[in-house]
Amino acid sequence: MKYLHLDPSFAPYTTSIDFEAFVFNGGEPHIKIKDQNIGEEVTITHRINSFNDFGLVLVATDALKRMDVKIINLFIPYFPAARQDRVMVSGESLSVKVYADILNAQGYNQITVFDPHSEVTPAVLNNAKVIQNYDFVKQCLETIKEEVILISPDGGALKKIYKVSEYLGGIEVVECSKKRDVKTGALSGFRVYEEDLQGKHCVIVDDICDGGGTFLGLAQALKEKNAGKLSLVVSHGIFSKGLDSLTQLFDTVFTTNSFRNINEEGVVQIPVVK
Ligand SMILES: O=P(O)(O)OC[C@H]1O[C@H](OP(=O)(O)OP(=O)(O)O)[C@H](O)[C@@H]1O
Repeated sequence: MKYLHLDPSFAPYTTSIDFEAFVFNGGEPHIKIKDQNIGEEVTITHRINSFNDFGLVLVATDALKRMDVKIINLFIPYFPAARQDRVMVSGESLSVKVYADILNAQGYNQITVFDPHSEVTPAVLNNAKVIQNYDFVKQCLETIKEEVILISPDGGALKKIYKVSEYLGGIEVVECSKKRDVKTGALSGFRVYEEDLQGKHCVIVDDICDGGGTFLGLAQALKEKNAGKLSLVVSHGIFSKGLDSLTQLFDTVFTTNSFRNINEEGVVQIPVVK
């Protein structure tokens, strides 16, 4: 099987089929696959940071079909809009299903995603294969090399944290919660459901760090409960407000390369595929 790595700085599997990709002046992504005789099965990989990245996946899929590729797999570790998995207020879209419906229409043999926000993504996506965050968290803890407790930041994370703990041999879990105003997105009311953390090294585990407000707010609440060192383990590092505030508060910030490459002090980036 051959691979078509659409992001030149993200090549998780061997070398890529040769291609040229660009955006026309009208804003439309375009691809020209240069290699011929690419066989019957191809896996496309890409990091979806924008609708144009998504568009490039679609035009690449069409190009492969026109080259008689019979089996096409897709590896998009960050599933776009996986967070928009429910309609919070009237007038919003159920965006995760919008993306899934378009991909389902392509007839992929398999679509592999990494640690999607909730079980809604694999539920709406045909032929979905989910890579859980278990091994990623394990690698982070192997780097920390200290006794730690796992911190579940909110309701969404709580559904997964006990499975992570079980995979790691039953590491203690502390549950936390936050309030997010569904109209404005503002965060408040961070709560830690443990009275005294006894100076233990607290490792927050979550799927996405976007602006980081969840983790900055929670770090404060954990310190008030006598937390020791703090580390942050997030599968998808968007870090839309930069990393300075996070790296000041956290001993180490761990993430994968599912969304973008990061080269900053205090951040350890572990490849999403070894
Ligand atoms: O870096 P931030 O800007 O704070 O965003 C990251 C947070 O947002 C998402 O959860 P969300 O708030 O949507 O809640 P949920 O997990 O309960 O769905 C995600 O799971 C993180 O917890």
